[in-house]
Amino acid sequence: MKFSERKQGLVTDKFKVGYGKKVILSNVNLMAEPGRVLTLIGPNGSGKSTILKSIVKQLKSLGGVVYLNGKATSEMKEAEIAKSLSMVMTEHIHPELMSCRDVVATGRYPYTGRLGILDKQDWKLVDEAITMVHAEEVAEQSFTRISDGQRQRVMLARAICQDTAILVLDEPTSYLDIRYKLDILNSIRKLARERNIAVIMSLHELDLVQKVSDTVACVDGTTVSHIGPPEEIFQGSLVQKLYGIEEKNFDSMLGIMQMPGNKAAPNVFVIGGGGAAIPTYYRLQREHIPFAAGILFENDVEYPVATALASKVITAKAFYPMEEAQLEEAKKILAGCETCICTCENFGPYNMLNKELRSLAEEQGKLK
Ligand SMILES: Nc1ncnc2c1ncn2[C@@H]1O[C@H](COP(=O)(O)OP(=O)(O)OP(=O)(O)O)[C@@H](O)[C@H]1O
Repeated sequence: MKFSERKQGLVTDKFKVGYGKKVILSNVNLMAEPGRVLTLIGPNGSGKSTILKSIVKQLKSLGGVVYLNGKATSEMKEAEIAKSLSMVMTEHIHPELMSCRDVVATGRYPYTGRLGILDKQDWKLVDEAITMVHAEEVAEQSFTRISDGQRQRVMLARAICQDTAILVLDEPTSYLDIRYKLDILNSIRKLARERNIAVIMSLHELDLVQKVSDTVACVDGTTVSHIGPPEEIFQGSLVQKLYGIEEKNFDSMLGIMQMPGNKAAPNVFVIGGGGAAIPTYYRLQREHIPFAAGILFENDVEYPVATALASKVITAKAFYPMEEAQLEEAKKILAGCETCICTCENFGPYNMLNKELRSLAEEQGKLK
């Protein structure tokens, strides 16, 4: 079957988007399938919102086709599109004198008559959606007098009760605190899983992208440069290249960002292991103190942090005993350091050389 002829979900085929006559991105080929979450990632200004706004026809298409359940949206009336596609945008709407519940209820308008009168079933869906995003406490409050995060949840409820097969969300978590970020992303997964909804959204939190997305599309300012499952996209240095950052400043596997450390000759030697030294690495990084770390197994949980922040890491091969040569290297570096911090309390048979290093630092009066 041809990519664009899939009957369910949303497909963009050689889609061209931009503002006025100016094309910003071209050859955008995306597919949002029922029950799956497609996430757009990319740096600020790369075109994620432009794509999403063009999909929902807030912006005029500059070429190509968007298929909605197999039918080109260019051939569909707005009301027909609204029954299949709902959108949550970051832009604030400011309806005067409306309660949050009333705002959510506008999501039912595609199904009501011209007067916009909701029946019992409509209100049931409105209240279910409010419950789903945990916005009960603000339901009766004025929409203009709630916080950004509350507003974001209310707008999601509005899209949910529109009860469409496809849900488009532009940065649905941008204003939310950590609890609600998790909560909303959980709800989004639930909508995909339980209601078989096709979700297409943009997200900045790369650690969460990996957890919530079935497919990730990289938007690079001219097109969608890569598309694939998170395990493929968050591999190697693809994400770092997309955002124009150094490889070591983002741990793709964990989705963790690292601020650059001071890479001058080390003043401090940190003996760590098992994650215990991570707070020390961060403190030294904040204080701009160059440090060495070791002897660390390359599969140690703190190894990626150490490699990002330390000016020198003495590394032992994973699943192999530490070697004398590594100890000798560590001793040389320790000789040039003023102090040594040891966060390791228990020395097992596989890090006896670190114990030796610690004793040496103690003898030299360097141990803090
Ligand atoms: N109304 C507009 N008219 C003309 N150009 C615009 C308009 N809005 C955005 N742009 C430009 O379009 C490009 C893509 O912007 P867009 O908002 O799609 O990026 P984004 O990936 O969503 O960014 P962010 O992560 O910052 O939200 C940018 O260069 C931006 O300056």
